[in-house]
Amino acid sequence: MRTIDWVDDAIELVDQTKLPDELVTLRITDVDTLIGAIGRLAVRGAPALGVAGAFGVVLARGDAAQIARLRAARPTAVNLAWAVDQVSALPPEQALEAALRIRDDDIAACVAMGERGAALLEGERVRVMTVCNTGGLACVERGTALGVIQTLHERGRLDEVLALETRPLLQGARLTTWELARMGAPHRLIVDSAGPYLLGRGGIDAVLIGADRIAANGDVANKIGSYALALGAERAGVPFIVVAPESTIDESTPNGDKITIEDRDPSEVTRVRGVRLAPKGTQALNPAFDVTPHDLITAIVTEKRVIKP
Ligand SMILES: CSC[C@H]1O[C@H](OP(=O)(O)O)[C@H](O)[C@@H]1O
Repeated sequence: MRTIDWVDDAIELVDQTKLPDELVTLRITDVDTLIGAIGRLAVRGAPALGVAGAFGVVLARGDAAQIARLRAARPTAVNLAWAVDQVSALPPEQALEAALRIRDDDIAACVAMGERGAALLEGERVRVMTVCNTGGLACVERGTALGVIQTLHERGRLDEVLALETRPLLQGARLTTWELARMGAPHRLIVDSAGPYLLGRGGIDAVLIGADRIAANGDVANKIGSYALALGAERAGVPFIVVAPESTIDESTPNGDKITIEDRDPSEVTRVRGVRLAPKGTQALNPAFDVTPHDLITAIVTEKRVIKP
């Protein structure tokens, strides 16, 4: 299954807001509809945003204003801006070929990251913890951290996955569990705040996470909650491994302090799927990402290398 693709002169993508209850494919033929899909996380995940941005430039047909709006649709994942810049630098007639190459490169990168990440982990069978969703739904196929998990499972080396639910939009509870169930991988869902505690309790061999932007010094922006996991992993002596394609590394951003963190609608915190949890009028703060300093990261696995920050 491909999360996003180019079919008959249009973008087709899985509407992730409908999962896990419905598998719905959206067919998008204009940039504003694509921007809306990105904003409400119908399409999400750094690599998938890159592919969406690349195909979006094809739909823009050289319209600079549309391309600028597309590039700014979500600020933290570098892949969106990177892909838009790559494709929009070419004449419009070359855009589709370049966008298809970005799609194909992501597919190949996820296979390579899966193999490289699985090789890095020691032990016959491993129990891993992960946050948010980093599977094929965050890419085109297979995924980054969850791609490593899929490779481990395919090789009979996966003992269990402990998946954080990932408030407030529940990418873990809705999407990661759905992908793990589809591949038949053993897993249990946990609340976010249980992560650091369970790391300290023992029996977890590694934390595997994705990334939205990796600064030049190795600081990593990823889903909110990643930093807390890194602190817990450091305290517990558990390897903390980031899995991301080379396109997520942003050499132009010197360190994590310079990464723009997306602040999302406070109602995502006070409501779940539109059902109000907190008293009317409750204010909320909703940073969608945090930054893990490079000194808390054991390794960064890309399709080309393993980096020890
Ligand atoms: C394979 S990277 C996926 C990355 O993107 C997620 O954020 P969002 O769901 O808001 O797009 C999360 O940070 C994941 O690690």
